[in-house]
Amino acid sequence: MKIEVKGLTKKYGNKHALDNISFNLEEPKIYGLLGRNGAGKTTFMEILAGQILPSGGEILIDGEKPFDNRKLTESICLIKEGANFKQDLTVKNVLKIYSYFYPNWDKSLAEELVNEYNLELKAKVKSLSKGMESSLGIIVGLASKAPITVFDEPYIGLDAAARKKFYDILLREYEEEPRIIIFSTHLIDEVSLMFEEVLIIQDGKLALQENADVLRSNAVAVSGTIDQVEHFISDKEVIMKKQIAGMMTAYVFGHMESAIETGLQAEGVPIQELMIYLTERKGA
Ligand SMILES: Nc1ncnc2c1ncn2[C@@H]1O[C@H](COP(=O)(O)OP(=O)(O)OP(=O)(O)O)[C@@H](O)[C@H]1O
Repeated sequence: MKIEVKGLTKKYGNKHALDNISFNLEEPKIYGLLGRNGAGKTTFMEILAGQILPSGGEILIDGEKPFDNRKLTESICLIKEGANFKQDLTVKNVLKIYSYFYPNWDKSLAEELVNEYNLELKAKVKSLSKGMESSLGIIVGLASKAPITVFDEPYIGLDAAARKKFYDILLREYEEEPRIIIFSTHLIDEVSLMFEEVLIIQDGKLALQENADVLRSNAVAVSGTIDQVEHFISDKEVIMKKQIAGMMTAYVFGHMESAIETGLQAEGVPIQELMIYLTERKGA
């Protein structure tokens, strides 16, 4: 499916939650949607999922607007941070309702995940712990097999092992059946390696849209004596630098080859460092 975002604007009173943003998502990929608190990510995802209307501009999905468009919304699954399900429903009923709604629903995957996350089918949503409720969201998101699946911080209360399970199954399912997956998170260090393309929203505007490999190859971690490194980085944008025992390591925008030519030790910058820097820099 193709997502076209054209001059999208959402105002709450005088505040622009989204301010005239435009971009396209055309390929099945795992997209990382990043940005500081209040940047406008959730607002974008809610408009995409047809849950709210923009104040201006539009999102077109295969040429159609998602709001009030049942045919389209059954191709989109948005799992939010919480409050995804009615509190009085049982786990079994939640799964049943979504299985009717999503035409590609994968019943056996839902069953596998219910076992993996030890969910009791008869339990009511209101009796679940925060982490269990998040796992139910993850199950619905994955089993929906919606061509556009959107996760907005879907794992509140989930421990590290349960999150890892989610990432592993998400990747496995994505490899079997590529689709557009949009993932918004503040736990960048945990998931950045999954991202194929990164979008950064800042103050309602699109600050960056870039292939994750290109981002990676445009930054280099250099190490050497303080003088050597300071000299190398003097004309570059520095992401981070640290000194230990007369040696310095710096992360900068630049290419590996030029660092190696100057005799410095050079390697890739961990992508999470890069993204944390980019989201913070744009917010500065
Ligand atoms: N229903 C609403 N009424 C008023 N203002 C709102 C509403 N929803 C969002 N906003 C405002 O719009 C801006 C963008 O909010 P949004 O929730 O989209 O940000 P976000 O990037 O998802 O943030 P976070 O990472 O903290 O979840 C914020 O300033 C927020 O206060």
